[in-house]
Amino acid sequence: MIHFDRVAKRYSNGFEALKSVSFDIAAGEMVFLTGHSGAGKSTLLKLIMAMEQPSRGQVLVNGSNLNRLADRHIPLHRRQIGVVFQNHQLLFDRSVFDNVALPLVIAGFPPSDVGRRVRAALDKVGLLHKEARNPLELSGGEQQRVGIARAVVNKPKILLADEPTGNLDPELSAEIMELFRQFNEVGVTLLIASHDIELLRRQQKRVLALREGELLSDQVPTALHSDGAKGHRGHHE
Ligand SMILES: Nc1ncnc2c1ncn2[C@@H]1O[C@H](COP(=O)(O)OP(=O)(O)OP(=O)(O)O)[C@@H](O)[C@H]1O
Repeated sequence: MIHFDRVAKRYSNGFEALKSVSFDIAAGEMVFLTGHSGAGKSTLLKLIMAMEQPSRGQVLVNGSNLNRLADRHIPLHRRQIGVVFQNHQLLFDRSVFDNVALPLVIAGFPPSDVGRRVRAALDKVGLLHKEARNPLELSGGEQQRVGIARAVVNKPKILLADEPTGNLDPELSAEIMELFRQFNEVGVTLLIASHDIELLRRQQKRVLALREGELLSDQVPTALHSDGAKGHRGHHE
């Protein structure tokens, strides 16, 4: 579903944020992306969303080579990807319902469909009863769940998350992870960037570890434990 073949990304200032990164994520996998601040996690996610172009190598998403993606096809490409941000980027001038509806309104869904899909998404994250509220009236964990409902409202095949639990305490972080697992169980492919090593260990899922733009390891956390967690132990943010 997501294929990176020797992908490098050099920004216009000459900085090489990714250096020959290769990996494959199959449809229906749930994978974590970790690494210290500046390791290239956000850059990698931006390449998948076609917000940045690789300077070398190829990125394929759901069979299409993003190097060959015409500009006019970018919106269609992005529609198959839901994105969850650390600071959730909700709009505080409108209700929870309207925040979640936004991607559907932009995509031109008929109003009857919008209502049905928004309520289905809010129901999945347990916030149906708060659809009329302003996001400002919700707790941090609830706001993040609204962000997740917005990311999944048009039923994307792929869900990307950039430090989705960065501002949450461990209990709320676990709840968010449980939600991600539920989406994964119904077939959504997930790639979640997080530098919270403890959280990743508990999930027991595949972890891609970046260091200074290179893919340092690709394994599940138990293996990280037993082989001395190459590049992870003693590695502080
Ligand atoms: N548009 C840009 N122009 C130049 N350099 C950039 C740009 N975006 C990111 N970088 C640099 O590329 C490196 C990787 O950044 P990136 O945001 O991908 O890292 P990250 O692993 O997501 O870190 P963090 O967890 O702090 O967000 C950093 O050194 C950053 O300063």
